[in-house]
Amino acid sequence: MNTLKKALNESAAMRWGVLLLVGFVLSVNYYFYDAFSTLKDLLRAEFDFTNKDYGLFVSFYSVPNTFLLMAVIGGVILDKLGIRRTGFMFVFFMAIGAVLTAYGASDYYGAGGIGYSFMSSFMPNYSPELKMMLLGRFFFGLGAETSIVVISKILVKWFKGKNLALAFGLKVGFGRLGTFAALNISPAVADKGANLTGAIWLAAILVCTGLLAFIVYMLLDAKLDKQLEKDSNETVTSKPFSFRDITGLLGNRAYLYIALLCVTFYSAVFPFLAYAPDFFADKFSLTSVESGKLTSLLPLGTMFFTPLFGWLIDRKGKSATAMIFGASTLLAVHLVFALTYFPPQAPIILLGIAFSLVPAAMWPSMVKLVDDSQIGTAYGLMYSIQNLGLWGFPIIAGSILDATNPGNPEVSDYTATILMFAAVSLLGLIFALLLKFEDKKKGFGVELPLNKK
Ligand SMILES: C[C@H](NC(=O)[C@@H](N)CCCCN)C(=O)O
Repeated sequence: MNTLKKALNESAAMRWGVLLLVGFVLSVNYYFYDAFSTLKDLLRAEFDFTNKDYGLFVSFYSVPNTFLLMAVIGGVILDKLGIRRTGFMFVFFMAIGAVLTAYGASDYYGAGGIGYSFMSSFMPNYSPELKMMLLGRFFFGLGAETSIVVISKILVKWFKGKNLALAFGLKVGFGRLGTFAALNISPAVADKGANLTGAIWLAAILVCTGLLAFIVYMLLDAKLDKQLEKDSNETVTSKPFSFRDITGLLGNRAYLYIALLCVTFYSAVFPFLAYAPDFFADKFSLTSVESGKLTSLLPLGTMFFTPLFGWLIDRKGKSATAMIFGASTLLAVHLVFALTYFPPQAPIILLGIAFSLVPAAMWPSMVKLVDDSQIGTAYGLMYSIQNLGLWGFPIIAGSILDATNPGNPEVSDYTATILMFAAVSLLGLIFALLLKFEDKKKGFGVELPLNKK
């Protein structure tokens, strides 16, 4: 390295500038993911979406990542091809998927535009609009998950040893900002259905601007590699991919426990959130606007709590303890929701703390468990495992809800459904405890401050 000239990642301004750029890419990703939850009723009115159609649309995000293992393949590709090529490819998939989804909902397509007659020619139980939107959601999910893996690797590249957990916390905060914006902007733009396609196109256009932001990042990444006087393969392993990379990760018990905590914890949060507005409305007799506002307190709180906890973990460590605390809080909150009529505001704030503690501690801890050259594969595998839960648990929750509320009444009893989420949280707590014991036994240093690695 040229010793007279500071490398770009040595400059704090550059590092935070990079975080802003990739944080924007993540915000638009989460915006598009969540933009449809407030449009559910309008999709039914405009395109005859049944609840099952809507559920299918939501879970199609996880199909490529779970059944085609795209997140893990994306992670492997990332470790082999590097950040720029892999990132561009997957953010591009994300943009294509978003545009295809919006196209499927457009008037032009509905009036027999390109692809309409083909989409009408098979599976007549599903509308051509739904099929085109599913195709879009598939590509969006395929690109979105791997692009989060790429962003994680970018943060490791720029921030390792320099406030990495704070950077990860802010990254998650950018994601939550996208969710919060989607919950508020999407219904306002849709204007009670008068401009439904406008709301979807806005979400798609935002994803396309995310692609532009990523291209700008690529220029900085190339410059950094040049300064480090290594070629573009700087962050790339030259070893050919072997399945042993995967089995090796799964054979590392600490990695396995963190991946199992990831799938159980997130399965008790994201799928719960898909039902939360309806649950609050039914249990506490709230209007849909009130229950929507109550639910959106969660991303709002986590936007601030996650970076704060990240900052603390950089300095004080205690990541495994933080994960245990977060998982126990999640369990307590679900038990309170299921078994009591305690006013929901306080538990939802506690849920915000749990939903900040675990992500703030879990994602950066990976640098303690695996080598940098395997970080993409490690995150990708974890995301594929996690997506199995994100795909399955909304369906399980809906089935329990149907079984315990025969006749589909207007007001549903959610007790059994929320107890199921409590049981999943309990599993998460067990894996968090196992992680701490394993770390103590093997001395990975998960409990040590990240800034001291
Ligand atoms: C960082 C973490 N993200 C994930 O776990 C993603 N695999 C799933 C995102 C699905 C909703 N956009 C998080 O958000 O805490």
